[in-house]
Amino acid sequence: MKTQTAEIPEEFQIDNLLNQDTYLVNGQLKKWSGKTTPVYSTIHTVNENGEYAPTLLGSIPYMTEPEANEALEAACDAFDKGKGLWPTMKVADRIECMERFVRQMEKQRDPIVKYLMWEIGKNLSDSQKEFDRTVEYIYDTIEEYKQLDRDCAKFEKRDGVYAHIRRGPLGVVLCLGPYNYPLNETFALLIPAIIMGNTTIFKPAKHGVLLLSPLLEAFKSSFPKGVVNIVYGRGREVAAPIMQSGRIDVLALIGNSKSAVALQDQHPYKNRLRLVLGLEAKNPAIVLSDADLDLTINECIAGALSFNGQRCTALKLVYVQEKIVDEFNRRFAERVDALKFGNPWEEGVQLTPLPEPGKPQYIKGLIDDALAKGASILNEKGGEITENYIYPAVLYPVTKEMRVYEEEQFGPVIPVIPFKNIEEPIDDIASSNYGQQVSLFGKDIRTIAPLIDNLVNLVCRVNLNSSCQRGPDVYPFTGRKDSAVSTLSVHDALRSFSIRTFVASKDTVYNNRILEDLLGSKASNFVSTDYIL
Ligand SMILES: O=C[C@H](O)COP(=O)(O)O
Repeated sequence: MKTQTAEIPEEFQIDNLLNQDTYLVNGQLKKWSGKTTPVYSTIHTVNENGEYAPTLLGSIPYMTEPEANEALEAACDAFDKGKGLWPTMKVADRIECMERFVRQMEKQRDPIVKYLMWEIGKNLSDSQKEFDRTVEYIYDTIEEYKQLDRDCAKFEKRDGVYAHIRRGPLGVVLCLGPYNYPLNETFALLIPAIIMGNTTIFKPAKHGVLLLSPLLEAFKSSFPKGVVNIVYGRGREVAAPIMQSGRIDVLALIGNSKSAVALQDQHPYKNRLRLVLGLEAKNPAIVLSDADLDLTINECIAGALSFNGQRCTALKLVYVQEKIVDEFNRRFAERVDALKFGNPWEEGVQLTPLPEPGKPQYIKGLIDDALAKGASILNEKGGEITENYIYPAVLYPVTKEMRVYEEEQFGPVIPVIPFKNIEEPIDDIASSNYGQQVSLFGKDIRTIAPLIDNLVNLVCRVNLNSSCQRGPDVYPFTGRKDSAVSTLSVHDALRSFSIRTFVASKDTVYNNRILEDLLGSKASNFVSTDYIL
């Protein structure tokens, strides 16, 4: 097996087609005999006609409404109006199920890392990081959940009323993950939803779907039936009927707002729907004239171009103070041209093929629009296009009339905007539709400190002399305006997927006995005083 440029090393070859011929519903791996959808890699290899073409990796079931309804029924039955086995299970037992799952998952590192590379073109070290980070996320979630449980054996009393606080599940969760982190971000939704006692229907992203196949058995054998149900297919054929049923309590999605709005609109009782959404962002870097340019350029390269800029946290606008903009541009453009493009498993590769067909042409459209409106491409290789890639272009000067100023490019193009006064980028951030993060580069505390005070009121994370990012996963991950609803992190996600309820009781002998008994037996959801009154 070889690509246009080289033989593929043995350990990274895909030997056989991975046809996902079973699907997980109601605790069973059911045989799929219907229509299937082929799954292609963006990486081109020689096909049977001797031509280089996207590599066929395997297939997934082409599901439609009947299978969507089957999964929905299974999830609703498992929740069983709050009295199902899973939502009422003891904390220690839920933890045991999750530990069983993660231990099995750890054994699947090699095939999952390999499929991350083939399916979405993520380079080897980032694919390994995605896997390891996910495993760590699950262990951290288990610890956080134990901590909530440890806080439980307490009562709070006010005005003669005891409050016996619980954190309970919300019900049935529809969970949709993104293609750029098909494992880590999907699990950042799924794992907290499950451990809090919800039941789930999960639809993997279109790219990054086969890599979940090695985990189906682990899901099946770790959780009671109906807790995890997996559907494949197009949103309008599987997710829409699920939403239209009105039986979904939580929509958990990391992706674009168009899909999020369309799905919410399908739900007949929107007010009942809890949302956990990670959406678009247009995170800017602000480079002040006293910034350390070596450090700033390193961070801006990583921030704008890790995984080819296909990250919601990527730097998507770079504001540079006029005094230093020429020097910044020259050095930045040189560095971008020095980045290595290649297949994900090749040593030192930073830029890799893009998984979305049509993405290079979309990025080219943004570049052409900017050029027509007065910008130039600063780097020599910028905008060079092949079937599955477009070399990153540094565009300057970018203005508000250009599409690349407004649209979330989610790919390799970096718009640079000069500014004189700091009010200019601040005004832009304040009037943007997004509000996830900002990177601020500079040294003078007299300028920086008031800017931070301002920026924390416009976005949710200010990165001081460093690029924007989500991790470490124990930190809150959220956004203002159209960037997010609810917060994800090891700590916050457990709250996002649960609700505080409580038993209130007055001080009588029999009430106290009942409460003592509830606490002693720890019968169901734990009692926690963490958010008391
Ligand atoms: O696509 C958005 C991701 O949450 C980015 O995560 P990251 O900053 O860890 O790459």
